[in-house]
Amino acid sequence: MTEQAKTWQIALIQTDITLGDPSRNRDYLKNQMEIAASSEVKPDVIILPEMWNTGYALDIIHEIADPNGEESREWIAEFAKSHGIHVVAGSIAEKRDAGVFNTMRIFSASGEEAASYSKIHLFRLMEEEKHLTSGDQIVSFELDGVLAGASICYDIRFPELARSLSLLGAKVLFVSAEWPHPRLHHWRTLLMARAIENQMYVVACNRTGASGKDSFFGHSMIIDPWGEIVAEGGEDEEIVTGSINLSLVDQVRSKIPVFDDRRPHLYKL
Ligand SMILES: NC(=O)CCC(=O)C(=O)O
Repeated sequence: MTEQAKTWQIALIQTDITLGDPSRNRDYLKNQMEIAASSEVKPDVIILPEMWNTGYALDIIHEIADPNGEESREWIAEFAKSHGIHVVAGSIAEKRDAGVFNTMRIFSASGEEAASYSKIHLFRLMEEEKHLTSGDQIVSFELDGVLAGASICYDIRFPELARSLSLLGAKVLFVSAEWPHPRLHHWRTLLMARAIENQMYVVACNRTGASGKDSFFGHSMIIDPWGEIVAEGGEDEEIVTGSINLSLVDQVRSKIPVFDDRRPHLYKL
């Protein structure tokens, strides 16, 4: 299939997360992914929320984070391969020698790990910077020959990241999040802005439920490169689905040639 004709059916697993209980979260999520995989219209891509293994159990994060992400990598790669589905595996708390990272891993439908991205902007309002180590790389990856970019939650407040990824050629921005009330307006507006300004699809999966003082509103979204909402979840747990047509990216980019009209020598970044 040429890229021009390519469409992806997407399933966003918008779930609650149990604080500090990786094995319960794994089992629950596995079950949700099985349900998504067996739906009438089989997804090409499944995406999960942020820090789904532990939630923001930051006080004990060094004890419960997945060492090198190994346990999670093993079962997700196996899931991707056995179902023939790409998995943008949200993010997990992952323990390495340098500290605990908030890391997204991406698996192709053959079960290969396509890329991994560790959150580069740590969110002070939830004290990430006190407990986590930030990543130091922007990450793009290819699925079915389509270039996509990785981002995690607070990252969407930094237009430089999505712009850098779109300049690399990314046509889809995947976002995994634990984004709480009362900032629903910011979430929706920022996601829409990233889609419109970069003329790319934005596929964003947020969790539901409550944890400590935070309550998470879901509203996972798929937004097309023209800024139209393809799908949006409510506030409760659900599997949000929608289809994206990658040829729309080129159509929008040729209708309003933003990338040709940029004046980078005038910008101070
Ligand atoms: N987990 C996060 O990065 C939350 C970001 C957030 O809530 C925001 O307002 O930004």
